[in-house]
Amino acid sequence: MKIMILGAGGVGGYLGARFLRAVEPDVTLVARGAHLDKIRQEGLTILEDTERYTVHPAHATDDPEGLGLFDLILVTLKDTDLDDGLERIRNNVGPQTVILPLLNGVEYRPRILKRYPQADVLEGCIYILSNIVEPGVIRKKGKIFRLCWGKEGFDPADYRPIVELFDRALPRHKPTAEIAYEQWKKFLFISPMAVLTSIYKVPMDRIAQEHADELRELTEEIAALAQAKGVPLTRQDVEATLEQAAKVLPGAKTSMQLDIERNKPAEIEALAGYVVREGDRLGVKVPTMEKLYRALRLRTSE
Ligand SMILES: NC(=O)C1=CN([C@@H]2O[C@H](COP(=O)(O)OP(=O)(O)OC[C@H]3O[C@@H](n4cnc5c(N)ncnc54)[C@H](OP(=O)(O)O)[C@@H]3O)[C@@H](O)[C@H]2O)C=CC1
Ligand SMILES: CC(C)(CO)C(=O)C(=O)O
Repeated sequence: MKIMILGAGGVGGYLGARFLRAVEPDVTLVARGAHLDKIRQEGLTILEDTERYTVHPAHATDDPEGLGLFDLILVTLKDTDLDDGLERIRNNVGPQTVILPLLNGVEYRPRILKRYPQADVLEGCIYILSNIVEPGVIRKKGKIFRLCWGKEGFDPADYRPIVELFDRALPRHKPTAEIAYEQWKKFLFISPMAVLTSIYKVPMDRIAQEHADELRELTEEIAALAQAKGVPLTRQDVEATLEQAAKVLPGAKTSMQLDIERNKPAEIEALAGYVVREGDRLGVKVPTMEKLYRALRLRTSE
């Protein structure tokens, strides 16, 4: 299988390395800048638990144009880079190409299908703590790993080679036709956490301890929005998410918080602005998110 990782950073680089270790040699890593240079010179190094391993992709590039059609493209860019990144793969997408976006946020499938209607575009989400710590080096923290993927009406039997690859290469994954529910469940966790960790500049465990009221308000607002969109998130999902928030790895930060700390473009629109706009469109009140979204916008434009 010919695989491309579009955005071989914390998430994508880790997944690409797992595929390469599972003896899937045809993996192309798309990255840029010093990180790409290092991958080309020395390979991509992963630090995981007490292990350190280095993999060498078939290709490492910032311009996949000449590499032909791919069977599977994992999109692991930040939302802020998505349009530019998608433009770069225009010569790599054919009718047999499966595109799996794993960005935080919801509703990537329609956005990608609009550009590549010929492709088989899925939806996905991932729970992982994994970041570039220096060019060419990714650290995956803790045991957390869960990847859900699929689409409505999806039958995993139609995707045997991908299921087999993921079975071999990943700690765990869930192919599912209930992907909207899984994605919104992840959104229920990450949208409030990303917003609150970025506003209060403390790790996730302290948000659960010190800002429990706002965490609950945001989580309930998002559950109400999901319900208005026909996604069956329940009161139990809200409570389970809040319990999960109370048990996160101490000191762990969200990827949006890290981006803001590093003065990088942050996924504010995908994780907060989206909730405000959809709330407005569907008549769902999201006052806490509105207030914090405004504060985040102000803070990042300073
Ligand atoms: N990190 C985490 O633990 C988790 C992240 N997520 C989500 O996963 C997605 C990816 O996040 P993450 O892995 O942290 O992001 P990273 O920034 O670590 O990785 C993305 C990589 O893609 C590169 N890139 C961006 N645009 C291009 C381009 N046009 N051409 C080539 N390379 C490009 C980036 O380069 P550059 O650095 O120069 O921008 C970066 O190396 C986000 O939606 C995030 O919210 C979800 C779960 C956990
Ligand atoms: C909270 C976490 C680490 C969970 O996967 C995440 O999705 C992020 O920081 O973007």
